[in-house]
Amino acid sequence: MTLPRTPSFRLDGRRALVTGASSGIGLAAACALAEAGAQVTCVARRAGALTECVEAMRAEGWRAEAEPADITDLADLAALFAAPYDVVVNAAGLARHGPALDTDPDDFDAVMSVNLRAAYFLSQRAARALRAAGRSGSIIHVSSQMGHVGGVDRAVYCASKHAVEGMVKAMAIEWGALGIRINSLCPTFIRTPLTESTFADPDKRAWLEAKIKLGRVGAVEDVMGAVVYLASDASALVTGSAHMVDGGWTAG
Ligand SMILES: NC(=O)C1=CN([C@@H]2O[C@H](COP(=O)(O)OP(=O)(O)OC[C@H]3O[C@@H](n4cnc5c(N)ncnc54)[C@H](OP(=O)(O)O)[C@@H]3O)[C@@H](O)[C@H]2O)C=CC1
Ligand SMILES: O=C(CO)[C@@H](O)[C@H](O)[C@@H](O)C(=O)O
Repeated sequence: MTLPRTPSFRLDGRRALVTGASSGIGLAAACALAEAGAQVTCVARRAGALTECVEAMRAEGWRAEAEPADITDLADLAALFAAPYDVVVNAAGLARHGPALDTDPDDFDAVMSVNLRAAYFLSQRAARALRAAGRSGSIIHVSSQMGHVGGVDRAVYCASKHAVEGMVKAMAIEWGALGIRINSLCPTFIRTPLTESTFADPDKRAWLEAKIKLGRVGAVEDVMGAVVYLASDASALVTGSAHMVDGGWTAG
């Protein structure tokens, strides 16, 4: 009798690219992939911060390199995807919060430019490079639970993340035949520089702690297992899906 074996969660021999790798969730994603055996290209705009992260990763014995780039710049995207990546994690993102009645168009454009437009064309360039090489691959967008529910003072951010969710589904349908998987990962509130001001406000802190059914806010380590799963053969039949790492927030 031949028993089934769990497909491998290892990523040895795979090339991965992670955006937003100089901070928070992107850095954790880069570490998770490197720890699982991938060679990781780390992308963010600030070269100094990025280099510091890559040096710390190398000190662990992991394979990583820094590639400073602005993902809103199509020329930078073309250079990044001159060669294909087996795994792409897009964790670059930003937020501008405030009442929808007062949203400044410049804030709207800034958020959409990184969270949606760059995510769209990064996916396109990643998939084109894979198709040209005749290779399969896995693209993972760090979206948010706010891609599934609304949040007070977060209309622009929620709009950008809901759009990412739609984009992932549509691209998954088109690219399945190419063997290119694309999924989203949707965290709840995780302690990073992005959420510092939210956590510092006692009212907001009480609001989000009440909404997270598991009773605590997230740490970057909470997303690392899901990143490795979505990147690896363990999720070979998974595409067009949203993976909630939200402590039960969106369950009701
Ligand atoms: N923290 C949280 O609670 C949650 C976060 N998310 C999402 O996760 C993602 C990461 O968030 P988090 O780690 O908290 O945020 P951080 O602010 O800690 O990190 C953001 C990263 O994105 C990079 N970045 C921003 N703009 C660009 C750009 N134009 N080109 C390249 N890199 C860029 C930044 O580096 P640099 O400035 O050097 O470019 C930095 O590395 C975001 O998409 C966010 O919406 C989702 C749910 C929860
Ligand atoms: O997506 C998030 C939580 O689900 C976070 O990024 C927050 O929206 C963050 O931008 C904040 O509100 O502080």
